Amino acid sequence: MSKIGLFYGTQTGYTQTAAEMIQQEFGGENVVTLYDISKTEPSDFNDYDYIIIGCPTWNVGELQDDWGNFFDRLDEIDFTGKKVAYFGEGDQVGYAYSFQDAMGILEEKISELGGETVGYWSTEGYDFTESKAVRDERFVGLALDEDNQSDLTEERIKTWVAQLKQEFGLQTEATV
Ligand SMILES: Cc1cc2nc3c(=O)[nH]c(=O)nc-3n(C[C@H](O)[C@H](O)[C@H](O)COP(=O)(O)O)c2cc1C
Repeated sequence: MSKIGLFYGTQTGYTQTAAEMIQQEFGGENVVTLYDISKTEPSDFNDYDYIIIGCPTWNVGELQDDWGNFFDRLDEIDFTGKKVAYFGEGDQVGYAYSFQDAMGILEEKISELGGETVGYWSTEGYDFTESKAVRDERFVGLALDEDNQSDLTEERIKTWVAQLKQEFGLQTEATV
């Protein structure tokens, strides 16, 4: 059983590609198991104390469809004692007033259900106007933008995963 469960939804594939890169960076499937949220049951979350949530923003400030369908079922999950990190795909130029909103919507909900947020990320290097994913001038998780900054994705993932290894407290384990 891997230590970390990564739950993602995607419409056009970018979030899945990022999920696979994050899995690789952690050391592969022995460390991180990937779950497509369209094929996931709430009970799948019970196996993990370390969780990563991946969701792109769609339709101007909305969750990706499969996350939208799953949203009410989050209430069935007890996130108490779980550390939860978030990443999103978005378009800061085309949707500057709702950049990465989905990440913020999910973080707010899961925090209410007891999850402890880790993996905050600086807004430096982005150019947008409004985002529900910003709290205290930081993103609640890793903001990726394939539409405008795809050249930065690999480096951002490497930096964020190194940060998460520390914040999850897994950096000393041989498997990581
Ligand atoms: C109709 C439409 C609406 C979108 N709305 C937003 C938005 O409100 N905020 C945002 O940051 N990105 C928005 N995006 C950009 C997507 O999030 C981006 O293309 C992302 O890479 C898609 O990820 P996926 O391939 O995993 O589905 C939108 C894209 C489209 C086509």
